[in-house]
Amino acid sequence: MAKKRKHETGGNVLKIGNKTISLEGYLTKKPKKESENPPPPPTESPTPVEETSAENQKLLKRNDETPRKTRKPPVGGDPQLLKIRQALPIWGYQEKIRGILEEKDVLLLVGETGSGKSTQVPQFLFQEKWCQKRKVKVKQPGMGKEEEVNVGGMIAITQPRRVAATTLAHRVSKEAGTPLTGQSSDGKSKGGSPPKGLVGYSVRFDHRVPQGTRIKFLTEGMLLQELLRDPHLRQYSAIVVDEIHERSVDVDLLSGFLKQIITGDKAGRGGIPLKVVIMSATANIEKIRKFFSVEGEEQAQTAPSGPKASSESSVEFLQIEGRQFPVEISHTPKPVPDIQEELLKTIFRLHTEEPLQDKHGKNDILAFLTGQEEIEGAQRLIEEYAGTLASNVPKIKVFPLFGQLSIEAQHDAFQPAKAPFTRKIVLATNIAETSVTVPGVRYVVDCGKSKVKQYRARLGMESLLAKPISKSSAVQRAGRAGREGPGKCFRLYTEETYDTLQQTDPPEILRTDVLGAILTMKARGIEDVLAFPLMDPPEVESVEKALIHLHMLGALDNHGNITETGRKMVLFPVTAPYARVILAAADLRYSCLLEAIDIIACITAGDDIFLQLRSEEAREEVEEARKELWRREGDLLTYLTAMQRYAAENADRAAWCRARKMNTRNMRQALNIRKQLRGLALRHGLLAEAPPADPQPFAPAPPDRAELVLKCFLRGFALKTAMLMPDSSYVTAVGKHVVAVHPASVLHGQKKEAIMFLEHVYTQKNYAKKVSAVQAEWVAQAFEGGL
Ligand SMILES: Nc1ncnc2c1ncn2[C@@H]1O[C@H](COP(=O)(O)OP(=O)(O)OP(=O)(O)O)[C@@H](O)[C@H]1O
Repeated sequence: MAKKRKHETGGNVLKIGNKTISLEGYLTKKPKKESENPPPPPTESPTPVEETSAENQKLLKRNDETPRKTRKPPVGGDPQLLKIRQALPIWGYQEKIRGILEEKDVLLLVGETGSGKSTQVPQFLFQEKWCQKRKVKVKQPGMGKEEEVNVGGMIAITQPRRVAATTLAHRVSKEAGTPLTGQSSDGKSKGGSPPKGLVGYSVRFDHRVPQGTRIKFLTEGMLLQELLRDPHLRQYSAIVVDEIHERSVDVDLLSGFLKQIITGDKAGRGGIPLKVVIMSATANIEKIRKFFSVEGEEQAQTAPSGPKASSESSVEFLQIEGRQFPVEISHTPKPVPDIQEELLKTIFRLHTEEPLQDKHGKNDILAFLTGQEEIEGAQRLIEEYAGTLASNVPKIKVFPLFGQLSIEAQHDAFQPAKAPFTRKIVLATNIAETSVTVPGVRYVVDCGKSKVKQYRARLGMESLLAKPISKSSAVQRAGRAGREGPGKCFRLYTEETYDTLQQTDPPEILRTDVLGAILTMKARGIEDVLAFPLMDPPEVESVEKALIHLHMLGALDNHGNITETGRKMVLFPVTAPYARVILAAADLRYSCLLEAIDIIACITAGDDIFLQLRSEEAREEVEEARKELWRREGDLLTYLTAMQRYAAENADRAAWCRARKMNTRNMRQALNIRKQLRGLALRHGLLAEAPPADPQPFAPAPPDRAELVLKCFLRGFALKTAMLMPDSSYVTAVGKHVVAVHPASVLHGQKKEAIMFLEHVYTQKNYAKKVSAVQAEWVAQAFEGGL
């Protein structure tokens, strides 16, 4: 243990800006010491969501009786990493996992965070006999004719988030010793020669799938997209659904489709079964097992005298015991009045007292905060204070990590701090809560809250409020420490508070707009969406609202069947209203597809492309440069101008962004999305020919063209409009709620007859974001479908 360093600037107080924080009496209770020898005792119940029930015990016992066959494990790849892999708790279970899947189609695998599920399971399986590509004959739908098709050969591992899918793919390709090259997001292969590799990934607007890929990490949404093209998932032998406890809408839908495939007649796969592995550290085992069980089995299994049924279960359950490194967990002795203050105290105490590294490697810090605003606020304070530290105290490099950041910026947090004598501090939302290993991190600080989206169908409104996390989240957050060496987790709440937390968060499908989910079902030919198998069906009212909205968008006909427009909408990896705008823009009435794509690319690139200006000085500095982008019509036309001017820039685009305080990475990402959306539009016949390559001279959109663009957006967003009232407030056209124009909008503080807003969020106030000025008459026409 290195010598404890004393904090040298100001004894037991922190001075940050005009804030003075006392370190006195901080964390009086010393956490218990735990053995550091693996396998250590679990610091949390391995399945905190549910105690291992009698039923699971039965299943566990049955696993022990599964006949074991001795096979040579497929090893290879990076020899250094092989040693680390061999020390993972899951390594000793590989024969059992292979044995189970040789006989069964569905495996529910539960193991502690960091036990090796995500990285090892696909590597255990890809060489199995059942995992090889086979040629089979299948009947063409609606015709008697048979055709020969390939089935299987690949394993898909789904992740709830892009950052997890891409970082896991990088890690596994490194372990396997095959570089992750291949088709990059710009569609080109790196290095000229056709790349070969074992591992690939596919996330929205970024794909890297080398030739010969057998293991593919992808987001749940991407696999849903693939299901539309290939309803039998023929290219896969197995689907591994990772982190199912997150229960996103996409994973619930995916589970429904997988259930249909595994319980169906398999004719579409030439009789070859699809293996499904469901994984998590904190899943509700009973619920998932029941859901994936074949019909009727559920009752048989719970019947008092059902030994036969139990041995015939179609879903196997396996629990991986132990974790590689222990994680010490400590709670605050009493409730903390100011979370931010406590967070800063904890971070600086760790930074000034704990060594920069030890024999296991770096000792970096990962802190969980509620959202972007809190992260940016904390980053400013930490950097400000870090600048005042004495020269013998290590430097600090802060990395923010939240969903709205560009992928590139997110990946920075996974790199070591470049400067010497520097500690990395990652400030993250729950984007880093599951699945990921942030290299170097040994300490986790958990504020105990996260921002949760809540959709209220009756109001048609979404709110984003900070709420206490669930026990499952707390366990997952702690699990981000102790991945490369023993770790520590500091919960900024008491043990009593932890005990009162809910076991799990309610599934997203019960608290979010189901518009996209219903469209996906309809596009996959599900006529009766209410009968679709879902672990937790949403309220009928939400489904009805979504059906009506889809009808309004022209995606469904009067009978509720998907229309040609609806079919085309799902081809674009954007939400249904944006997809509708793209289709409308291609219509001869509007003919503004390139403009619509430019705007949508800016909006979907991540965080706002315009950096927030915090001081009057900063505002004055960029005012002139930004002025040339501002459009009186509002934010959408401003985005359009920004993209057109950026693309026209011939010299130094990064300098162009800096001069306007714009987010360089997001602009680069926007350009990439624009290219992909243009490519899709070309492929699906919405564009007759490829647009001329950049840079093109900039020409501002004249007012009549701007009007067309806005009318075109109204085709997707008529529901998100509000009228100016005599008292100068805006009231929504549907629902009659008062909304305020967000301060970040070009139209903030202005009075327009009517506004259209693409986003609507309730934080301290009911805010309209991405706002444009429209005419009340256009809104009325949009509702009547007569625009
Ligand atoms: N990017 C990485 N860099 C360094 N080590 C890594 C990386 N990814 C994984 N590891 C190592 O592999 C171990 C197993 O990771 P893996 O993601 O397979 O575990 P898991 O059981 O899926 O965990 P979780 O349930 O938390 O997702 C980690 O604890 C860590 O030691």
